[in-house]
Amino acid sequence: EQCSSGQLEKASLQKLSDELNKTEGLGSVGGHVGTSSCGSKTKTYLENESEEDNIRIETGLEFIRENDFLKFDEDLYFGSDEYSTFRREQLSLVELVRSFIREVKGVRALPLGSSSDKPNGANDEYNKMSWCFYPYQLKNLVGVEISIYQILKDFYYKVLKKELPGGHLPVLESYLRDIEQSSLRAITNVEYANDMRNDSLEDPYLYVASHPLLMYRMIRRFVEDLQHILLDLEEYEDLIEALYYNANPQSLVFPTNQDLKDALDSILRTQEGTSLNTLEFARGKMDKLQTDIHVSALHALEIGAYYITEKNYAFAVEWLYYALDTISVSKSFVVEKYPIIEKFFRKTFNHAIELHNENWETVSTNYWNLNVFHTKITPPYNPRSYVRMKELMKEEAARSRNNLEWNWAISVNFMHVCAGKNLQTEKEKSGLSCWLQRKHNPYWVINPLKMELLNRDPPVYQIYDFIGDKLIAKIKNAAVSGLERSTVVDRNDASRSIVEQTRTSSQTWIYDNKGSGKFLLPLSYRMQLMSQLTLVPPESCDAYQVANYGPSHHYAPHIDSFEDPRRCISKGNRILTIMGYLSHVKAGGRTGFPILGVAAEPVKGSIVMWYNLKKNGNDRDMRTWHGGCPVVFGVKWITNKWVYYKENFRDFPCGLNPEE
Ligand SMILES: O=C(O)CCC(=O)C(=O)O
Ligand SMILES: [Fe+2]
Repeated sequence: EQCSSGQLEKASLQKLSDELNKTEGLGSVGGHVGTSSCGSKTKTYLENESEEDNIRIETGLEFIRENDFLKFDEDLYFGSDEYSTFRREQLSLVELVRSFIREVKGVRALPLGSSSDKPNGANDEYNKMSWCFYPYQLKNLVGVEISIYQILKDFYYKVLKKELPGGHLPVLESYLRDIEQSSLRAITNVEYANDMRNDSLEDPYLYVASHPLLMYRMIRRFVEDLQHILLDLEEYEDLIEALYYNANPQSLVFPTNQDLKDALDSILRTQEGTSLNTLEFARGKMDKLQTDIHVSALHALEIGAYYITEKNYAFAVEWLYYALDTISVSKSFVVEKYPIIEKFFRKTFNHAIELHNENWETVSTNYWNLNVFHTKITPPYNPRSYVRMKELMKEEAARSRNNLEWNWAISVNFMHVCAGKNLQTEKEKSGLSCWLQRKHNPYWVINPLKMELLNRDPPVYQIYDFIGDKLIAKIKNAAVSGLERSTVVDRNDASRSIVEQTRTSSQTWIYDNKGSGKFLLPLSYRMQLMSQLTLVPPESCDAYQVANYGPSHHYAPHIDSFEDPRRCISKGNRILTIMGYLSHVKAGGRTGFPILGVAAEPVKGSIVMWYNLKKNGNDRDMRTWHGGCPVVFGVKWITNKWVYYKENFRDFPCGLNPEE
């Protein structure tokens, strides 16, 4: 019923969007907003109007005018003399591409050691903090950029109307356009969607901070474009002061090159971890959700170069093909006038193919990479003829699901369940169902548990509507200021915890048995009643661990019970995991079980529950390998409650066979 009310909505949305297009700005704000609400999951999606619209992809060169295309240093890129070779060798591929982008945009190269390398006032504390790992901090930066945009746009018009001295400002113009076509477009769309709704409103700045392409585009503008503008406009002292102080009242330290690298890495990890199609991803498709945001050919060039340096050759070829294809079909004046641009794109693309072919054999047998195609590339490259090795190994990996020790197949299967594929056999799927559970206690008779069995042996349950919205809001409120990068147990020293790329969320702990966390006690009692295990006395449980993930953040497959018996001396090992989703996730962010071949969907308010030990209460159940899939778009919140053995050995269901 609710889902089919789209017609009317679409008409009024169309009107709104037409009005939107009329609003003042340098460019039009395209795209249409749609909302649909099905059951408890309300989604806002921003969709492109037509195929044609999809094809109108930016090259990133639209705003460069003939006389601004400065003396292009052709020799640096194509020359064969000693100087050119030397310069090329000094630069990494990404830097070379970046300096090319600067040249075609007509912006100056920054002096070495300038602000983009090390921000003023940077200290060790700052260096530990990285923008891409904290969506809730990053959203403040989105606000700063919007203020900067307003100040600079005002200035731009004053110069244009000759109220202020100054000539043509192409770099500033392209900077303003870039903001309009990405962050500003998204923010305006979300604000309109908010106006249309009466349920909980979406935070438009968080929307930008949790979209991998918007995040990358924004950080890139801070690190590159804005730096040039600040240099160019140095003599307008009032303007510079307004930009530093009025736009940035909290004195946030602007992103650095390291943040730009992190943003590129986020794109790579998101795509690799959930097997996103390159063309669709570049055009804003996030898992199943189509967004109105894409990247230009220049962006794709930089992204492709980054993938090369990360030895991810198959995706690199795809990104660079997309970049080349985009500028080739574009009717851009600059591209037509300066064949050298296409030459550079082609050269980078060919370079990726060469590296692919050189490394193909080694990588295709390296089960931990597998990011090459199934065969060497024979030019001319036809994108339809090649499959990524990782896709191809899917069947073999699925057949190896009985290998319970950490091995390559776990990571391949994890990627596939994270992409929403189910690997369970018909036999494994039989008997899986949903039901209302009223047993055990009168409490559940009036308030039954909405159960779903995701896997039979070992059992994995998802129970819906277990944590209410109000409580969720309270938990997040209590957690958000305490979030810190998550750690994992050091493999070389089990008593230590360390920051690792295998777990990129941030987290905090809330104790239900003391202080301000006591509001969680009723939830603990509810979990106790449901699981029929003891989990309120502190020695029976850990505190609630609350974790937050932004785009690309994940937790690689692991087992929740401890391997090292020393960790279990006082409380025993972790028998049970109760993991609650405290948010929906716009795209990605499932909880994947690679051995079981299934993933839970992040549904706000539901919990997922499974035993980590065998029935003998001693051995770890190695079939419970699981992990948090990379978030593609949005933020994901979870809470973990781990229940321990010693307080529960009497109640833990045992088997007849000691091996069981
Ligand atoms: O984020 C998830 O979906 C899984 C988290 C998890 O496994 C953990 O925190 O131990
Ligand atoms: Fe876990």
